[in-house]
Amino acid sequence: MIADLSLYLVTDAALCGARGVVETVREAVDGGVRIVQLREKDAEHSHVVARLVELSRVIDGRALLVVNDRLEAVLDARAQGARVDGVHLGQRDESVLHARAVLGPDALIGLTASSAAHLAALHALPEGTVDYLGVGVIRPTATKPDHPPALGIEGFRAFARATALPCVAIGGVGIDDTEDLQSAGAAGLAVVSALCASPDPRAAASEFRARWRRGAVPRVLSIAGSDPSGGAGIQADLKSIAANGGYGMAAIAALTVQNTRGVRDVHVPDAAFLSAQLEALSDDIVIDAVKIGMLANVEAVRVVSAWLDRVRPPLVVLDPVMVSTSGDRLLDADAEDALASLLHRAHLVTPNLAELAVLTRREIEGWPAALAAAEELSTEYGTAVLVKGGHLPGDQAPDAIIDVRSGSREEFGGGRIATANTHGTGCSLSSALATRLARGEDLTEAVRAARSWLRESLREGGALHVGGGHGPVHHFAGLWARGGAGTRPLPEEVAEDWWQGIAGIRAGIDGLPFVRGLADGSLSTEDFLFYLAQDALYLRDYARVLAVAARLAPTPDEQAFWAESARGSILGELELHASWLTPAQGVAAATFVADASPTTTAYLDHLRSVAFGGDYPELIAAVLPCFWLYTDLGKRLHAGEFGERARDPQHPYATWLATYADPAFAEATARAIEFVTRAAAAADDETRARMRRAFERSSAHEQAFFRAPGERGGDSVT
Ligand SMILES: Nc1ncnc2c1ncn2[C@@H]1O[C@H](COP(=O)(O)OP(=O)(O)O)[C@@H](O)[C@H]1O
Ligand SMILES: Cc1ncc(COP(=O)(O)O)c(N)n1
Ligand SMILES: [Mg+2]
Repeated sequence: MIADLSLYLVTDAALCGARGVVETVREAVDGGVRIVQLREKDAEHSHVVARLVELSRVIDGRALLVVNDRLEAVLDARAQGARVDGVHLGQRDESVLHARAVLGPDALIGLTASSAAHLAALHALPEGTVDYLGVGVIRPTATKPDHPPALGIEGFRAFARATALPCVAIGGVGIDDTEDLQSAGAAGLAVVSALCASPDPRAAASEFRARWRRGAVPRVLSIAGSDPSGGAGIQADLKSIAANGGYGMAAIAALTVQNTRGVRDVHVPDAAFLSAQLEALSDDIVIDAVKIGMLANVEAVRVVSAWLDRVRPPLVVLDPVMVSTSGDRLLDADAEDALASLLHRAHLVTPNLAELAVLTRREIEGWPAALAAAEELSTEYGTAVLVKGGHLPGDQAPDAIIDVRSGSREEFGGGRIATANTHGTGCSLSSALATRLARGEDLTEAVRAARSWLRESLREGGALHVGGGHGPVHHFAGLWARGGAGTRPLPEEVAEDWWQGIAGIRAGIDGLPFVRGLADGSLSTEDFLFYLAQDALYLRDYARVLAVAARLAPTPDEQAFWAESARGSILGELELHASWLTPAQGVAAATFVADASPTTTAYLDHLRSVAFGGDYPELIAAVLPCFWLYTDLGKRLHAGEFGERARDPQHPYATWLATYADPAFAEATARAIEFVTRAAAAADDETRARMRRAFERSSAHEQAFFRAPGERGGDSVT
């Protein structure tokens, strides 16, 4: 078996202090350490054996365990039932040939190496004697006082180039060396004091692991069925993994005869053949995440279950595929219980409503019932559940994450996209999630990003013209739109640089008395009504500017979006204004009677000048801050960032605050950002610069607009 060496902990009892080695290892493995080396240079044999037994118990298969030098201890610990994967030997320790002879071909054997002479000696050994090299030291370090001269990053690079064996960098390695060592060819980082001496080994390990993941392309394996029409199953998985930034692999559990209209037949190869595929992969390739889809029958479930138990990939996403979108059975009825037994081995399960009903053995009527069932499933199996609302009746297609262990319960709202191209949505979503989680995104981030990608792919599926039934989604819609078949890099410019560029403005808005007063409810009615009256005047003309964007839009999709937003601004928003601007509020004020303040006028002048003098890309950049800043503020108010009071239903401005946090508005904002991003990607440098200026000016006007109620028509930005 190939070892995942990406984060390698070498223990040092003295550095672990009162917490002890065992507890330190437990926490470090929780945080993402993938291999542990017990290093007890001077301890008694019996002590080392006892430690290995304890460590094997706390690691519980989640990471590999080797011991420094003590070959006999491996044998004795194994005799006591411990899982010890092998030994790490120094140049002066027992010979690697002897270790291989004693431990057999499956053991993991590592060797410390630092010089050309060490490399030359390796060439004399039969292939398969040594599995990996610990190469160092990288920098001078106190944990190994007798170390050879430091190699530095360049010395490591030269060393790694000269051997085909995986090389772990060891000795004085810090987290900031991650990218340099990755590019120098390191298979992983070995750390001693950074974890053992840390007050919080879990957090320290998870930082190391996240940093490593960010710089590496995750290797994602789909174990699923084949869909020859390419929209679902492994074909969808491979596209989805690629579209989300991973390297895709596929072990085929079943073959379907299928097109967009339905499944005509299923052929399930011998389970031993599936097992052989899995073994071939784990013998050679480090697998960063596994996505499981159609397994077809009990035998396939058993093979996968046994393989997972042995290999213990760091991330398993289980899509409990039972019935296809076309209504055909993809799992034998007698395999449903077997599949449920796999749930224990999954980090995330992604059932649709029907699958959730089978797994929890209950009827599910409506979304609240689905959430309750997901809660039950999460409790029963100790796994996170993503419950999918794709099959709900009505115009909404929400999903929700429920994880009782962490207490997280998060809903992702979104309107149903009017399309017949829903074949393979579940397959695509689960693969995208496996990939994004393997890249180091947290669950919320991963779901948000995967959904936004899937929704874009759903919208564009029709353009592929594949089949007459439920067609596929367009997995590469975003990528192609942003640069033709991936020939240009995805520009993160808008979401990253532009947003970062207005950080000062955003912080300024957060500190304004109006925003603070709105959050804690202390804002005077007078100030609020002043704001509202100006906002109404603003929205009336903002809607006209959005209508110009609709007129200039290059695609029907964008045209419809801006027209819809224009309609929303003049209708939906004003409805709310009207409900506030009534005599019941103590102030008789009709919606449009106020005079526009200089601030309002200045903002509108800016928008109008872009609408009538600029072009489409510049215009949509100018209208974006009004979407984005409100959504962002709404999200943070709702999350309690400005105090708990903002979440109180008794808050005097509660109905107003609710509109800020409306998921439909957040969705519209995401699309607006996407359109601006697309336009920026396609634009030449001069246009892009104009877009950014327009965006920044609108953001400054937003700040002035929030400031104005406190200053009553005071200063403005021009
Ligand atoms: N018409 C649609 N519009 C928007 N999202 C959809 C639509 N159909 C499915 N989805 C989304 O696709 C994903 C797959 O969900 P679902 O269809 O419920 O599962 P499955 O494909 O496994 O049957 C979910 O994120 C769901 O919200
Ligand atoms: C081989 C195979 N696997 C899975 C699905 C489920 O498709 P969906 O993602 O639409 O639920 C399918 N239709 N075919
Ligand atoms: Mg579906």
